[in-house]
Amino acid sequence: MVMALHPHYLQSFLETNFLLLQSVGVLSYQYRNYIAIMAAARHQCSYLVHLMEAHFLLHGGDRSWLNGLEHVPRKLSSLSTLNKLLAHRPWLVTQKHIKELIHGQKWQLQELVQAIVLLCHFHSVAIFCQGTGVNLEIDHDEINSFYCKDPKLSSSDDLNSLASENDKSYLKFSCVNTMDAVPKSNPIDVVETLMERMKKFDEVGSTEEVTREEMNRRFEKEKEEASSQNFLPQGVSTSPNKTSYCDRYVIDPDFRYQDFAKRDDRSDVPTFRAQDYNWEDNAFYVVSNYYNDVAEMLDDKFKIAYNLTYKTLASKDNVDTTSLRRAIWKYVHCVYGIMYDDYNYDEVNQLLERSLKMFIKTVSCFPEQVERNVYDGFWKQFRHSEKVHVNIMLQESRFQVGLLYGLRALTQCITDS
Ligand SMILES: CC(C)C[C@H](N)C(=O)O
Repeated sequence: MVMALHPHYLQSFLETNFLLLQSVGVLSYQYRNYIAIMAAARHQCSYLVHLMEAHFLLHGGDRSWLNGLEHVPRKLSSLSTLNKLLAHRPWLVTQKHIKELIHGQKWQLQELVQAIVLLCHFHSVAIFCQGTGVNLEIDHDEINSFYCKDPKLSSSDDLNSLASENDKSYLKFSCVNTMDAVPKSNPIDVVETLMERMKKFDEVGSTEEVTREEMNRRFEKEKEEASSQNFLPQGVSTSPNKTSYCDRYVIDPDFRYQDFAKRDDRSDVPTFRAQDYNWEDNAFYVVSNYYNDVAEMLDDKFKIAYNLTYKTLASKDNVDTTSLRRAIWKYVHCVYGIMYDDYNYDEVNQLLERSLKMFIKTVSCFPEQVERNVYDGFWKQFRHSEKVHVNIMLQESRFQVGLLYGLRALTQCITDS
């Protein structure tokens, strides 16, 4: 229902999800569902974990596996390290991890590509759920999300009537319904300022001559800022999580994201340069070779998410938001250390206000810690559908990050052997 605020994207998402879980592929349905559980558990997304547990049982999965990793075949639990790294510190994935799986537990390349895609897909879906506050309250049959639970919105009766309509209700649940009204504007018009900056940036940005060193410096500046101590909203911390039900599906539950710019392993891992390995020219072909139909599907979904626009900005119409949306997408790659040589990171600096950057950082790096205050803390003048739109971009951009690191390691493993 939450994603249905953007029906065009929802359709592509559902088709991909179906393909990954119930259609083409060499892994059994039980394996696929269990991999999904393992991935969602890394981000403590109990909504998704329980949903996928139900799927697992529906597909004839062995109930004892739901007691945790010790109860599943070694082959499956051997994915745990890859799961942990891809979820939190994907830059640490190397060909060594891939080789261990191939030689130790006899994973075939085709199976591994499918497993990597599934892990990254479910990490990113968990990010969306946590970022929009989709959660499960067992004794509640209402929809639960930040969007649907906004105390400022109209009575929950409206919501229930939408929820209980026929199967196609999501298509009518467009971003212009009454619950998606534009909040009253502020005395200081943040939206006007943003529009001016976008305009100015579009004019100056395209003609500005910048040296390679200066471009690198701007990337480093953004990366460093994102890792400064006070760059997380109040209440969000980098210390270990509380123990949770999900722990049974993961190893080393305290393992988390570590600021890329400050990480212990800094000297060993150079900046990931997108010109050397990117989705369009590299990862896409790995997926096409080993997991055929899925590559096109993922590519379409990335494009839909990247290009999605209604040409609106809060209460304004007919606005070209390309630069703003591009900055959001690139910022996620930036906090994960992926640099685009031809991108001017000053755009990020100019267009993403601090609270939005903090939201992006929290959702894409510490999704399990997103609380209502983090969601409410940015873009107060914008519609809920625009905040959900941001979450779709975070989900897809983060998905790409995982695929890039995971499939680059796999590619190195193939070329080296
Ligand atoms: C994320 C939002 C700023 C997107 C904007 N409402 C658009 O339609 O392009």
